[in-house]
Amino acid sequence: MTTAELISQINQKKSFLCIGLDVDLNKIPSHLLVKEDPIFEFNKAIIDATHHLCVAYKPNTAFYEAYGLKGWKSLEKTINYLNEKHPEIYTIADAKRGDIGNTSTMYAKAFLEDLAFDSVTVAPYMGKDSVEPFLAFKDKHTIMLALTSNEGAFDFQTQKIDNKELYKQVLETSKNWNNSENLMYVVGATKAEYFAEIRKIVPEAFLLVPGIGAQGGNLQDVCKYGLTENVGLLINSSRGIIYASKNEDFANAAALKAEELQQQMEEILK
Ligand SMILES: O=c1ccn([C@@H]2O[C@H](COP(=O)(O)O)[C@@H](O)[C@H]2O)c(=O)[nH]1
Repeated sequence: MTTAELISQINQKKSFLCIGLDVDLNKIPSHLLVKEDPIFEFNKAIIDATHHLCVAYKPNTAFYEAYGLKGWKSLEKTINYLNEKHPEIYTIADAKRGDIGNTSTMYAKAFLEDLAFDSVTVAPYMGKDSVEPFLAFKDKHTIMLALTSNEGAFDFQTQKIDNKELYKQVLETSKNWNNSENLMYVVGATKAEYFAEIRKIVPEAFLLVPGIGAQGGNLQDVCKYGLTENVGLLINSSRGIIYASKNEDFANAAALKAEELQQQMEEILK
């Protein structure tokens, strides 16, 4: 999907919500556990109930890889369902990959070609030649970790090298890479006070913002400096939406939580 198509969907739905599909079999309603593929059944019900309220879904691949081949199959069924039933919806494989060039190409093929996600998350630690293979894919995005939502972000990302914070160097340097127009960045909602600085470096780029809800981030605080003319934000919530209820009404409960956020976004966009 192109960035223009994503922006058009955001404007139509008055939403920049991304729902995280982080499925944990210990947390889903028990009546689903007797099904052949409980993870897919859970995702399908969530997608059917929420697709009109969000513009993107983000399965974190760890939650599928943890269940081995069966989990990978559930991930494949989920992305196929999204691509067939809701091709307008943006999809993110939250896999946080990156390796030497030829290996990165294989990771990119796995997520962007074989599974046909619109984007994949990558770690910047191995540098330009580990990220450019992802950027080479036309009409696909590479979402690079910049300033993450966790406490450990302060271990390295905010540390200064040559008098400049590492996350700023990541943002600045990557702007000069080949096909950098295909880059987006991860910035945690728990780091709202950094958005003004970040927007000085990447004024237009889309930011994927996890950390709303379960991690305590606040939508209004993020939007204050994060929002651009083209919105420029994808706000993710996973547990706060998909585990709103453990009962048979779980999909409706998730839709209510998603609607709460969509309504706040509609208000912000006015
Ligand atoms: O900095 C980061 C990068 C990625 N994540 C991922 O986003 C979701 C957040 O889930 P919640 O349940 O809404 O807290 C999850 O998949 C993380 O691995 C992040 O939280 N922070």
